[in-house]
Amino acid sequence: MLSAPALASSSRSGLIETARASSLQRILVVPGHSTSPSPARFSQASQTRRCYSTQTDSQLHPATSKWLNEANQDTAFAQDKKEQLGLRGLLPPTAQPLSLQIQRCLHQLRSKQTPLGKHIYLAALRQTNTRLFYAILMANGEECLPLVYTPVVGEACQKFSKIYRRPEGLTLTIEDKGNVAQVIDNWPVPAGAPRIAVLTDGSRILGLGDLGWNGMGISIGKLSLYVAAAGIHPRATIPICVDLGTNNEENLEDPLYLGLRRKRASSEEYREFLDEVMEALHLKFPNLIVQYEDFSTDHAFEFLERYQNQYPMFNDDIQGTGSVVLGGFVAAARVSSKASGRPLSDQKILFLGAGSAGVGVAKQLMSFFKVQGLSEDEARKRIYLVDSKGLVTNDRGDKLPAHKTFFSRDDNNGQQYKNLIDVVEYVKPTALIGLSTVSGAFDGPVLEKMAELNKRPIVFPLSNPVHLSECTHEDAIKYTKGTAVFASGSPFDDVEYEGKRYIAGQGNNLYVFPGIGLAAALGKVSRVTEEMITAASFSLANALNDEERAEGRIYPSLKRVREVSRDVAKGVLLKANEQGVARDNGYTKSFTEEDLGEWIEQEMWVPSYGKMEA
Ligand SMILES: NC(=O)C1=CN([C@@H]2O[C@H](COP(=O)(O)OP(=O)(O)OC[C@H]3O[C@@H](n4cnc5c(N)ncnc54)[C@H](O)[C@@H]3O)[C@@H](O)[C@H]2O)C=CC1
Ligand SMILES: CC(=O)C(=O)O
Ligand SMILES: [Mg+2]
Repeated sequence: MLSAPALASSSRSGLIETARASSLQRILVVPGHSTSPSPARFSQASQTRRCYSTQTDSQLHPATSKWLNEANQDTAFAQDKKEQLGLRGLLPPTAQPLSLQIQRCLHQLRSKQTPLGKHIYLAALRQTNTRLFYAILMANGEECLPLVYTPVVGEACQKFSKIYRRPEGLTLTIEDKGNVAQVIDNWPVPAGAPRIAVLTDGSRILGLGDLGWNGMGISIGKLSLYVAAAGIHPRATIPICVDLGTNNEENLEDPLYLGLRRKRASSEEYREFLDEVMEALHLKFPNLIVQYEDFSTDHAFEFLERYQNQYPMFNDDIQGTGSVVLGGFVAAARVSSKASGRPLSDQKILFLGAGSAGVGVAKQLMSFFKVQGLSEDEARKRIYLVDSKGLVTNDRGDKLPAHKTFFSRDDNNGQQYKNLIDVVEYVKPTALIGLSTVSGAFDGPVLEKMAELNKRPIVFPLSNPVHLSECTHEDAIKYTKGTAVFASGSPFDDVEYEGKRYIAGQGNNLYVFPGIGLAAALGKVSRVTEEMITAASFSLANALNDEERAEGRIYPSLKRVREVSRDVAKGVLLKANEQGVARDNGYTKSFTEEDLGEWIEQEMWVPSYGKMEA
């Protein structure tokens, strides 16, 4: 086990932490978010249902400085606190509030030359001063989210072993099989505290393929969003990477690679191992919500089916993406159908990509048609899948994997369509959704054809990171002459076209997974049901306000992501309660629906140093 000095960073705050670790541990009471007390009517509920447990320094783990990062204030320590902690002389004489620290950090951040350099800077900040990191992320989301999350987290994962500095997550390797519970015991919090885990096996990180243990970066990135966007307390999060080896030769040959140096375990061994992981996690942390992230499609569906009725878990790529796209599609279809004068139920959706994300979204979009009064079969027929072999049909001549068969076509009269442009001409879709990882697949002819077929074509190139997007925002606007209703997986800049400004929507599960997880944690749900995922979609669709609609947005501004997460959480929590899966549903008995939103907001952690900020 690493000793405190071994964990020390060369940064100033790291030195201070190490030098003063024992005195901080003795003296500091780790601040919770309770600095602004809840109104009386919420206080009892808040005491009993927080997403995290309030701890004191006596519970700080000696082997990691993690929780000290939460206590750190760097230059904001007041004089009396400095005296108390023996920090006088070690910190500058002038104490400054969080707001000025943010300014200083932004100055430093902006001086970094590359996006990866900025990512490393922000990660170091998270590791040394948690509250400052989240304060920056929340106050400057549009600038910082792409650095912490997609697209830059993609490059950070590819180079994760090279840029690694400090432990931030829990690694469970196949070599721990039989002893997983003991390894989980090393996680430095008492039982019951963590509420949300993001668990990856590193096998399909964004569209970048098998990155092995380097996938840990995505678990950390997603959980940073849980904190920033939904106010989950940092300590209530566990980033997890299950390391089964990797088939990525580049990693295996890289002397700096930090994961297991072996090929991936067999599916059978994997299944047994993951059964043990899920059981051990659940025993140790009975209320833990586990978000499965970036599993390759072959395992993604299998494990969702295996665990979703047994544990509170969901798969972000299948369900989170399905939910966010349905939410945005509702708004996009209104624009497109209004322009065409055709009913919403006439929408016809063509997917490029039939993996976990494509099929997950296709399944979720069935609800869009069912709400319009279509039967299950009629809804299914409105959806077409294209994979690397062309339009997915029953008589294509290859054996389809189970996840594709539901949408496989039987109305193609023996005709097979291989190229996207041919499929577009045959299907005449109103919407084109890309989850294929094929950069530029929505090329000029495809986009022009979509514009020819539709007054307002829906164009969603959703593959991540940005360089794998099926088209750019600029191309979508240019080739459709400004008519495309557009959303992409990773952020794109606004575009000026013929004197008009177009805003790119971000169709990314970041709008829903934080709210789904928050609701699941607050309700201590026994399961995350499909209906809860659908409730998240409709809450997201309803969260779009008139001003945003007038600006041409189909997703709310990222500036309002906390409000959106609150609304999503509210919808999900109400559904969980209605379905009887919320084990803690006292609030709905005593609160009105409006109160519930207010209460959720009260439960959301806000980074603050407390007294000094008041
Ligand atoms: N925007 C968002 O919130 C999300 C985006 N994604 C993105 O979706 C992408 C796909 O993820 P998965 O479904 O898990 O991957 P996957 O690898 O399982 O699926 C890719 C699909 O694209 C198809 N494909 C590959 N090359 C093709 C070609 N040349 N022409 C037509 N189809 C082709 C494959 O046959 C497969 O069906 C990734 O880039 C991922 O980052 C995933 C989850 C959320
Ligand atoms: C956004 C996301 O979850 C993905 O690209 O995999
Ligand atoms: Mg993902």
